[in-house]
Amino acid sequence: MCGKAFDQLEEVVIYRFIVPMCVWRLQRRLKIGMEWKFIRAWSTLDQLLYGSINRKKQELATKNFVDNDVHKINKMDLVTQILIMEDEDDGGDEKFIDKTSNKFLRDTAFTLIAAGRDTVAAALTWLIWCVANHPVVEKRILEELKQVMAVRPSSAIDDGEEKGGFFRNDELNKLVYLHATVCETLRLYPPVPFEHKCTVEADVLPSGHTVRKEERIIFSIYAMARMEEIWGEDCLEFKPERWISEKGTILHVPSYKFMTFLTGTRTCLGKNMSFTQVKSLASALLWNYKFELINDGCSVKPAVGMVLFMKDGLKTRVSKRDHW
Ligand code: HEM
Repeated sequence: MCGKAFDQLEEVVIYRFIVPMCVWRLQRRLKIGMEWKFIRAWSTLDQLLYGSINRKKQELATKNFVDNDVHKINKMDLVTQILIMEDEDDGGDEKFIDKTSNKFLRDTAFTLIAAGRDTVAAALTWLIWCVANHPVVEKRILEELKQVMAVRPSSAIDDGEEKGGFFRNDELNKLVYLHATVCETLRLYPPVPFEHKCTVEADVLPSGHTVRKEERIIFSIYAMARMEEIWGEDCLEFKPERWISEKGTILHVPSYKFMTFLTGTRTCLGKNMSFTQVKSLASALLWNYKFELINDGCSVKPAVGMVLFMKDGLKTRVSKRDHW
């Protein structure tokens, strides 16, 4: 129900890009059409988010937070972390749980779910597809993972870490080729395929185009990844190597060129978190399973939307790897 409500919100945001502002504003006022859908979706999400926040506040009100609990903050859920931070800002007032407004918590939770839910899922889906389509890339990733596994301390193996096939943060940092593969996937298949900005004043863009005050500019990050003048003649090729320097380290590419997370003051706040999530899941999935694409005659195409999903999903045959 919650997932459907998020999908509906995304649908309405696309609709607002297409129809004139006066039309959707009127629909909102009259509570009709797509705008009625928007109101209902918000009400579903509000029930879920406010319900969770109230339950968490009640639970925390019965606990007595002492200084030693703060060091456990990494293991806490989002609402608790925000409440603790608010408390610290206030010099440790015991009434912190009541004071943090539910609306603030609702908005924060919504932003993080909306920004991080589908984007990471879409990135991972395209990555699995790209790797399955490029056996040489898959082989190099597996070799890199094998090297990391080979130097894992035996204590970690005894603890059962190896059996789960998950890679720790320090191990993920060593995976240069996987990092490059993630960058290349995010370049060619940016989970947020287009963006819009609005001018504050009339101006002339570096391209020479003039823009009026309060003019809306929509630009395609997906198309920019396929422009020779930005990425060179091989811009259409899937080449993780373009991200690796001669010394074998990750090349720094400025964010105004690699625009997947945008650039400037409104850069994605979850950029690092996204890399960690995608690398952590991709390494565990590729290490443990083989993904073979099912050729059912349907070619994989991007769907039109706020988030770049595959039009008909990704069909794969998954088998457990047993050779490691
Ligand atoms: C591969 C995954 C992701 C991609 C490609 C991505 C991309 C973007 C882009 C393009 C924007 C700019 C939106 C705009 O200004 O119109 C943005 C903003 C944002 N993202 Fe991400 N994002 C990803 C994952 C995440 C995750 C996991 C989180 C946190 C849980 C997150 C949190 C945010 C937030 C809070 C903003 C708003 C920043 C602001 O307006 O100042 N993102 N993201």
